[in-house]
Amino acid sequence: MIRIQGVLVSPGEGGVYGERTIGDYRVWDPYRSKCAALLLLGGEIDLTSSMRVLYLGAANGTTVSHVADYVEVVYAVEFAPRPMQDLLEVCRRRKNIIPIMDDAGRPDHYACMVEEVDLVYQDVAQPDQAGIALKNAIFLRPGGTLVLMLKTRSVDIRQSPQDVLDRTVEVLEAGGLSVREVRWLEPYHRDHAAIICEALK
Ligand SMILES: C[S@@+](CC[C@H](N)C(=O)[O-])C[C@H]1O[C@@H](n2cnc3c(N)ncnc32)[C@H](O)[C@@H]1O
Repeated sequence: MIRIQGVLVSPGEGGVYGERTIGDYRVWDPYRSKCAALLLLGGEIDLTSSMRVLYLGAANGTTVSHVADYVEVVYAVEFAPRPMQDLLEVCRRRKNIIPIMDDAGRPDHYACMVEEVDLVYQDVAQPDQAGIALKNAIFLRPGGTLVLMLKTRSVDIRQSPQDVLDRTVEVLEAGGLSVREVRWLEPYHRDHAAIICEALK
């Protein structure tokens, strides 16, 4: 990943959310993007030019746009109409983003549109985040990576964030994923953790 003057950037043209630019690079804001936070905190995920990514919870395309600056193609799933309108604007300038308006909990709806991918990235703030991730793991190539951005408060506000994280890791492993790394995203995102998993080879 590229850093300039100590900040994370992506090599794309055209601002998307009022971000700063340095030359031809867009500054990738860790307070706006959990993916940037994970990378700045030392999380080990690849984003390279030959990669295909399935992105669940695309919202208005803030993080999707940066990911698309690095990879070959991003299948971007979002079910809410308003952010999807903004995402479509982002897609006009970035032809390697395929927008899919659907429920990430129903991968059977978009299976016909999505190829095998190297990375599933999920940021959906739903009670059943682990279940949604496992359903979408069917798109992963053998040995591919799944990153679940866990919003613990969306799962259960009464349990401690650590208990929610531990339980989520258990569910993912019982579902056949191997959890490689877990990282809290403070100070950028409170009570959020990134869970990085690998599919079986
Ligand atoms: C926290 S926001 C995502 C922010 C975005 N990942 C970014 O960094 O730019 C969560 C998004 O997930 C979407 N979402 C939640 N549940 C979903 C589901 N089941 N299927 C598709 N999108 C979903 C919401 O509409 C919202 O736009």
